[in-house]
Amino acid sequence: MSIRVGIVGISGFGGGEAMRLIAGHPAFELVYAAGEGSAGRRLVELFPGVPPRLAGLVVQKWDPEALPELDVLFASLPTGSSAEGLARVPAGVKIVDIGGDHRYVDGWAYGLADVWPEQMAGQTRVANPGCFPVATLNALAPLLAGKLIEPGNIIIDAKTGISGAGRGGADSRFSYAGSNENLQPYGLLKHTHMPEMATTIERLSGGKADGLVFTPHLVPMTRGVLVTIYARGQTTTEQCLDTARQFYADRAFVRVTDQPPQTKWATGSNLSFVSYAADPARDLVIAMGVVDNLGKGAAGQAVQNANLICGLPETAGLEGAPVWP
Ligand SMILES: NC(=O)C1=CN([C@@H]2O[C@H](COP(=O)(O)OP(=O)(O)OC[C@H]3O[C@@H](n4cnc5c(N)ncnc54)[C@H](OP(=O)(O)O)[C@@H]3O)[C@@H](O)[C@H]2O)C=CC1
Ligand SMILES: CC(=O)N[C@@H](CCC(=O)OP(=O)(O)O)C(=O)O
Repeated sequence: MSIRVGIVGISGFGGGEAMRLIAGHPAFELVYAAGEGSAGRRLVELFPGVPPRLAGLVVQKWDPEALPELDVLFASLPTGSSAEGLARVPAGVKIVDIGGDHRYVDGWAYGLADVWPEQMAGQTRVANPGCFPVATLNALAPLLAGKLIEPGNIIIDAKTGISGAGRGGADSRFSYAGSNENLQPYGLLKHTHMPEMATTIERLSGGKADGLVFTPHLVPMTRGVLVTIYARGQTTTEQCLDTARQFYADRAFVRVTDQPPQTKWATGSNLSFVSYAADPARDLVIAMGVVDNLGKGAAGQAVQNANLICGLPETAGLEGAPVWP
């Protein structure tokens, strides 16, 4: 069976990773690529290592009225740039939006695929979670659903590789000289990912996510997100690990580890690692989560969601092991 897919934003980091995954997918056939500045270029010019059967595909100027026959469209456009165009895509084309325009927007399912896979079946519009939210929420979901922690006053300390900022952008923070041998906090108090994290914490717990704190830091590495989360709860490390192992028992992509996870464990994969340390005497739970920001944080989860909405095994095209070292 061949499912015809397209990618708009293919020249970017998220779109390029989607291209890489689709190139190795057993059912998806890439028939359409689109963008803005890269329009007119062949894929081999953007990605010299692309498989020969895709090399000659020419990037089209993004125009939702000029789509070929498509089953699924992956959108990987700058947040703020996808809503208007995607609203004009014919209803018969399923969409997975990797950007941030449709998270918790009416008519769009929030694609936290490892937590609510059954809710993806039958959807035609899926909003992929952000990279920090998926690392965070996959770690917190078992504890919130199992009432092991309080939903209020959660503190998330996050680290991200530079590719999280995308390929574009002239900001010198993301240049080699600006990022190498350097650590930079940013987005304090008001990062755009806070609303989707708060909403999902409330969905999972049934309580209020008041007092949420989230501080990301840029780290001089290419890929990877690590979140270290502090919460209140009267539980033990073993209870947290057991609860998470049960919660994710049937899930293909979440690994519960008794060692603190490392970003390289996930590189190039759709895996999500979670671990915990808890001290009931201090009413303290530390939850940790790791993803590849371009894998589970973007294109990997987008392909997982596309598999789910197309009725394929959710692991199709995503079974490769991470890159190591
Ligand atoms: N990088 C990451 O780790 C993650 C990114 N995301 C989200 O995914 C989205 C894409 O991010 P990322 O790949 O990093 O960004 P990049 O800057 O690397 O790529 C942006 C892409 O958007 C295209 N584009 C920009 N403006 C237009 C336009 N007006 N019309 C058509 N295409 C356009 C560019 O095409 P062209 O070159 O042809 O102009 C390019 O392919 C963003 O919303 C981002 O927040 C989500 C999770 C993680
Ligand atoms: C390093 C860096 O800048 N990372 C981005 C995260 C990318 C992402 O997930 O963004 P969307 O919500 O727009 O999809 C950020 O902090 O905004």
